[in-house]
Amino acid sequence: MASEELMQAQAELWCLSYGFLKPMALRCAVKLGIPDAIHRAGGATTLPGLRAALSLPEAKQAHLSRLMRLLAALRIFTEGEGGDAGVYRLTPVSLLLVHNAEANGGACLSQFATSATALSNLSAYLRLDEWFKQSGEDGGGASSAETPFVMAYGTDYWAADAGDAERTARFSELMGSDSRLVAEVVVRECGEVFEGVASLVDVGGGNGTMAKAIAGAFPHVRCSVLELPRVVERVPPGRRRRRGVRRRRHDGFHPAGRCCAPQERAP
Ligand SMILES: C[S@@+](CC[C@H](N)C(=O)[O-])C[C@H]1O[C@@H](n2cnc3c(N)ncnc32)[C@H](O)[C@@H]1O
Repeated sequence: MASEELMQAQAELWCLSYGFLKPMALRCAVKLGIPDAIHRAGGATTLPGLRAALSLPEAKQAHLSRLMRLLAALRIFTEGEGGDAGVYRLTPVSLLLVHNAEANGGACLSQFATSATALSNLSAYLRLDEWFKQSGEDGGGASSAETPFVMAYGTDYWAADAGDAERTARFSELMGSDSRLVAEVVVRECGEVFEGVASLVDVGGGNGTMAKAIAGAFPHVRCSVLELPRVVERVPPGRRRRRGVRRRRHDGFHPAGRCCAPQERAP
């Protein structure tokens, strides 16, 4: 390899190896409440302003500066735009992390970001190589090798929530927030998709946010949501049967769409 190519390859490898710092920085920003703090400050603030708003120790100022530089490089915030050196502003990405921001119609994806980057997810991915080597016949039989998550926790992603009502509720809520955001665009921009459609089933449709939005905007479409019983149970009864929306209890669903034996499998 020529020197230039060698150095380029080495730089790319470093970037890939430390790429995990990007979601970690995002998670840290959400956990510290940085998007909310900038929003409360009117959409723009300086490093000392941020440190004060977050009540961080002065000794952490230099570290906060590094974190903000990384987040600005990732376009989660901007810094110095319009000649305002040292001023951090929200971007469309970080606006999605603000609680109760009017611009997002109240949808906030901060819980989505922290859930996706949670240790429970990461520890399963860290075992991907082990999972590839597993034959599936040793240990607990074929199901033990179904996914790295099963290998790490002995149960699949959806069944892991089964005994934890709070986690189930949190997941439905965070997915619902994401769907609310998408539903607005679907309803506004994709009307022609629903022309001639008499009914639809949202498989794994969570708390029914998307189905409700579709049924509300296109009353000729009869919408059903197919979900796990524990998710359906958490939806207040009055909201289960809105006009045009039926919700079905369900014990299992084959990836191809056929009902299968009662067990919790990803749709
Ligand atoms: C990625 S989430 C999608 C959430 C949904 N689109 C929303 O707007 O909230 C996948 C959903 O599939 C559901 N699910 C998992 N296994 C299922 C099964 N066997 N039958 C029906 N739903 C299932 C989960 O409970 C979860 O809500």
